[in-house]
Amino acid sequence: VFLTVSFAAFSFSLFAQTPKNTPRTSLTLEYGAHRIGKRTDQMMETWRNYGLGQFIHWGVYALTGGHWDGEYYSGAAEWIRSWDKMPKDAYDQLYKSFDPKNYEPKAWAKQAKEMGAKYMIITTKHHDGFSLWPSKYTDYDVTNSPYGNDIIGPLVEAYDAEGIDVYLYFSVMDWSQPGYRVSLETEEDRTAYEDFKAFTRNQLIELLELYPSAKGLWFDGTWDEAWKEQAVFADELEKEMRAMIPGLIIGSRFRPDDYGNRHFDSNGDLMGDYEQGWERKLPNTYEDTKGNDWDAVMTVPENQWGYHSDWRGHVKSSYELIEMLVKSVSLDGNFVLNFGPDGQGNIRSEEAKLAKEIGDWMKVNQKAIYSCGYLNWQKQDWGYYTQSREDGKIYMVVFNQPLDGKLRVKTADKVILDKVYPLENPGMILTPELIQKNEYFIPVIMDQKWTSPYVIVVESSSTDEDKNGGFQKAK
Ligand SMILES: C[C@@H]1O/C(=N\OC(=O)Nc2ccccc2)[C@@H](O)[C@H](O)[C@@H]1O
Repeated sequence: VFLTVSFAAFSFSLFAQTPKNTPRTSLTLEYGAHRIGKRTDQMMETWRNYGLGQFIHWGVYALTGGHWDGEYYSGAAEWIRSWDKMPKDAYDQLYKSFDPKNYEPKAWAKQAKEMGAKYMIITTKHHDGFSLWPSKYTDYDVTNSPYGNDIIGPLVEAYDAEGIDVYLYFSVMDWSQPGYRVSLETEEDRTAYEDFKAFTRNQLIELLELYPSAKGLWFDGTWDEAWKEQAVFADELEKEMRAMIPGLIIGSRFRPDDYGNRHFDSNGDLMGDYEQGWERKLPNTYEDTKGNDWDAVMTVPENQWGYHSDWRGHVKSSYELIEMLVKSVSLDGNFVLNFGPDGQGNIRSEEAKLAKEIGDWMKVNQKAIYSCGYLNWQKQDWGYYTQSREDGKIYMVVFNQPLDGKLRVKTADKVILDKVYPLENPGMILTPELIQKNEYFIPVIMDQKWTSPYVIVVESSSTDEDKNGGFQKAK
């Protein structure tokens, strides 16, 4: 008996699964997430309701156009300095040719307005360290280029004037700085890195002092081991910056926690105000978002942020980008489309065309985007649902019209459809055909051959199922 029992106990212990929903091991973290759940203040509500943003990657790398000495660089153009065929001293002299005669911040801002962007993220300094603003802390900045003037200031003013909120991209990784380190192996490393940390703080405080209308910072270049050891410094710096601009929005890519984890701390809780991990990719389900706020930043080609004169491989169409935008909003995220102006300050024609096409679609359908988010109805093949956070209206954004002309809709429980109509033609009332409880067919809008996604509005209300199984409107 003893052997049997002990064998049974032994085998059970081998195969026992931890029971479901056991609480995560909660480590005591000093520098992990400082907040569980979404921020609910007004500035974050405004951020959550943007829907569409514009990323701008601009710097001296744009002068190379992804080529050097007649050779094509297949990497991301803003990384060309890291290319073995790019002589580092040659790259580091490029700023002496930076004189963008065609830089017109007001035109950029107008174009972004036409596209329907509600916020814009500008690279104040990318990994190469060239600062596009007059910085007291480095000579490697725009004032020492032939252009000589501040790039960032006029851009902030132009976008503010168009009512587009400005966010400042800042790369912690800075190849130009003597104190920058990938990792801290020696005492010399550590001493040098202390100078680098002070420099980094100085530039960030300087940016917020110079451009106080900025609504947030979009950090990058924080993956190095050296930075991952700076939980204390990063936390103090983040607190200092947040104190300078109340409500400042900072994502998950800035701080490392006590164990060097970014984006999610060692307990799995989100660091910062929103998740910044969706870079050139989107979540597929609401579960993928973990119920957090998030943004997805997207390139037009597969992977070019800075200007590359020769885009190769797949270049996304406005149709694809509109679908990514709608999918992002349908999953409670913002979609940020990247622009890479060339070395003279021109917005390239492909991007101008996309801005126009997306803008034309937004002019007709923006109600399904702005201040909209996730709806817990079953996802259907014809497209995406969004729901207005303001008036609860539901939008069916149709990308794949069924051949039988019927859009299947399966609502959540205890919902009735009061009124269904095309966003573009509220007078055309569509009559749902009841399939079964909570399930309907909505007739598609067949009166024209659709070449771009269209939107159907659903006004619904919740009901309490009455005794005899019928439905009556809730009081
Ligand atoms: C927006 C992009 O951000 C970057 N890098 O992003 C990431 O490293 N993204 C990342 C890395 C690991 C996991 C998830 C996202 C930069 O190197 C690039 O030049 C561009 O500025």
